[in-house]
Amino acid sequence: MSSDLTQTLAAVTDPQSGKPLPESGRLMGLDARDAVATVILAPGGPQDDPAALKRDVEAALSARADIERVRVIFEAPRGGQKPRPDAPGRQRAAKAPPARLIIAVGSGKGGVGKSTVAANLAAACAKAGLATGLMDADIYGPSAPRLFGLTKVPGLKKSDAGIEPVEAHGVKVVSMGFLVGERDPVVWRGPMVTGAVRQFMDDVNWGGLDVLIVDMPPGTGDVQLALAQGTPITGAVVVSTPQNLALDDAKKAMALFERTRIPVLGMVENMSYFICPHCGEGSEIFGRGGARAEAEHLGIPFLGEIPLHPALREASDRGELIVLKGGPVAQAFERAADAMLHAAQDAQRPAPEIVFED
Ligand SMILES: Nc1ncnc2c1ncn2[C@@H]1O[C@H](COP(=O)(O)OP(=O)(O)OP(=O)(O)O)[C@@H](O)[C@H]1O
Repeated sequence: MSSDLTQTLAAVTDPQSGKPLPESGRLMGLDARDAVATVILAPGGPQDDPAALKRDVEAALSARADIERVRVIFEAPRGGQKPRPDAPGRQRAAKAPPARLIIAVGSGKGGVGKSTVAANLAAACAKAGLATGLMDADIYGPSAPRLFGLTKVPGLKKSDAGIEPVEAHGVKVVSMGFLVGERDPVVWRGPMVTGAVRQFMDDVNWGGLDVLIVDMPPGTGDVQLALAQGTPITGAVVVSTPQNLALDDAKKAMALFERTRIPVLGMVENMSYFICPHCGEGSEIFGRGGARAEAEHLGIPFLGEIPLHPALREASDRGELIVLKGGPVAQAFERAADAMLHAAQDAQRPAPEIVFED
C-alpha cells in the first residue's frame, strides 16, 4: 500500500527543490489506515510554499478511491521546538521536559495487556526509588483510573504550577479518564487528540520526574505523532502476546514508532505462560518464546516475559498493582522494568566520538 501511495505522490512537485515529492527527501512518513492517509513532511527552506504543497498532497491522495481523508503534518524545524501559540499577553518560558526518561508503552492491538504492563512498569520504577509518572494517553479507552484504584477521582485540579496529577501507589497519574468516565463515548478528532496529549505533556505539574511512562492507545498514529512533536521521547516499549497474529501487529506498532522517530527500546511479552494459581506450576499454553524469537529476528532487545496469572487480573480489577505485592508475577515485572530502564539509559547515551590519530 505505501509504495503505491508513494507513486501517487510522485505527481506532486516539492516547491522547495522542484523535484517530485518522493525524491525530494522531505517525505518522512506515509501511511494509510481505515481510508485515512497520513503524510509527514520535513520542513522546507525559504523557497518553500507549505500551503501549496499541502493542497497538492491532499488533492493527489484524495483522488484515490481508497482514501477518504488526508492528514498532512509538517515537522517542526530542526534546532528547536516549534513555538506554540500562547494566550495573548502571556509569556511562556521554554519548558524543561517533564522527565529525564520518557518511555512510551504501546501495542499493535488492544487486549494484549498493554495498560496493565504500563501501570506495573511505572509502579516498579517508583518501588525502585525513582520519581515516576504515568500519562494515560490511551484517550480512546483510558484504563489508568481503574488500574490505580482512582475511579472516584472527580476531575483534575489546576494550581499556579499547572494541572495537578493524582498520586497513587507512589506514581503521579494523569488520565483522560479523570475528565470523562471510562465508559463514556468520546469522539476524538485528530486536532483534539494532539491538543489533549500536548496538554498532558506540557501543562501538567509533573515536578521533574526521573521516569514518565506514557500508556499509548493501540494502532492509530495520532498520539505517536502528537508525542513526537516537541517532546524528546527516550523510546518505546512494545507489548505483545506470544501468538503470531499479535506479533504481526506488534511489528506494525514498531514501524509506526520508528516512522515518528521514536526509537524502539524493546519488547515485553505478556501472558507468556500460564501460572496455575493452585499448584504454582507454569504451562506454556501459547507456545513460549515467540516474542523473544521475533525480537531477536528484528534486532531489538527482549525486555522480559510476564506470566498469565488470574491474580494479576484480580489485582487490576481491585485497583491494586501486583508488582507491589511480591511473588513470581511481581518479580517478572521488576526484571522487565530493570531491563527497560537500562535500555532507556543506553538510548540516551551519546554515541562515542571516534577520534583518528595522525
Ligand atoms: N499477564 C496477565 N495475566 C492475567 N490477566 C491479564 C494479564 N495481562 C492483562 N490481563 C488482563 O487482561 C485484560 C486486558 O488488559 P489491559 O486492559 O491492560 O489490555 P490493553 O492491551 O491495555 O487493552 P485495551 O487497549 O483494550 O485497554 C484485563 O482484564 C487485564 O487484567
